[in-house]
Amino acid sequence: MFEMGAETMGLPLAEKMEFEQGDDGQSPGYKAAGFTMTDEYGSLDTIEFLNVSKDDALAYPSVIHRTYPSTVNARMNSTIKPFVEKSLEINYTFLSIFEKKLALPPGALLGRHSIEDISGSEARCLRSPLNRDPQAKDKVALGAHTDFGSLSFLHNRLGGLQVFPPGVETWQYVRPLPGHAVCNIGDALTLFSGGILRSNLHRVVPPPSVQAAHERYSIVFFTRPGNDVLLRALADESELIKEALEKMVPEERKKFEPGATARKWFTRRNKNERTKNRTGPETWRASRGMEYKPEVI
Ligand SMILES: O=C(O)CCC(=O)C(=O)O
Ligand SMILES: [Fe+2]
Repeated sequence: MFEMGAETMGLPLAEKMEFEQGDDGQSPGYKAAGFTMTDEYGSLDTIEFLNVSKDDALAYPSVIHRTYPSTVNARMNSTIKPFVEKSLEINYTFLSIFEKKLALPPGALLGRHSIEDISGSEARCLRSPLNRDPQAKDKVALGAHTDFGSLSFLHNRLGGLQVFPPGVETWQYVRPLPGHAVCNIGDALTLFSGGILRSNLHRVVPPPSVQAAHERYSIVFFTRPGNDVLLRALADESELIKEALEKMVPEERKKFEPGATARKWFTRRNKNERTKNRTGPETWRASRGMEYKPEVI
């Protein structure tokens, strides 16, 4: 996957731009550096990435959402499809454990992430450019966000990922460990679990210290619910989730009934992060998820 990423990012920009995501909130495809905002002031990101939809990878050579660069097609069957299948298998294991821990009936989460359902699930390769400008070391490369879906499975080799866990006052680096992956909970699982599972705020900054001399690549798989799945707390399927909601003040509880399908939630977030769609601070605010903390950004 890292080889595929390096080859794809190494293509001329004009060629990558033929596969650009577009400004209407669609996720599959290429996102050039600067095409999303990192804060409400409209600061630009410095990361480029390519998303390959799980539906396109599994159906290849049939096209479900869109087509991809030749470097992706060349590895679709040998590398990307097995990566998607393995990532799904691992994330399904997590989901079945969460079903038990949340006192949900078997299938309550798994059934909402069926492999057959058309969804926003996708593999992503990201590249941060090498930047020797000393000013660049403080520049946010990918703005603070919570992931949109249920589970993200992230492979990093250099530092730069930072998290803002509850109970701390500053961003914390996540040190990459050989043979390990980072697993993030996203908004959909926060919603399904009535807030028992929390989607963590994270961002990417340039690699720290001597690591800044290297180009940073990362690979992620995002497991997201089927497009038509309604995002809501599953209080009618679990006493535990029902109790969690009952403890909330009405304003907080309302956040767990956003009245959006998975597709609507992701489209809103993607679309309002795009630089071209900015009308003012309200655009970026409209892109926010379940852990929106304006004071830390
Ligand atoms: O590159 C990373 O370490 C994190 C990327 C990320 O958070 C994302 O793509 O959602
Ligand atoms: Fe993320």
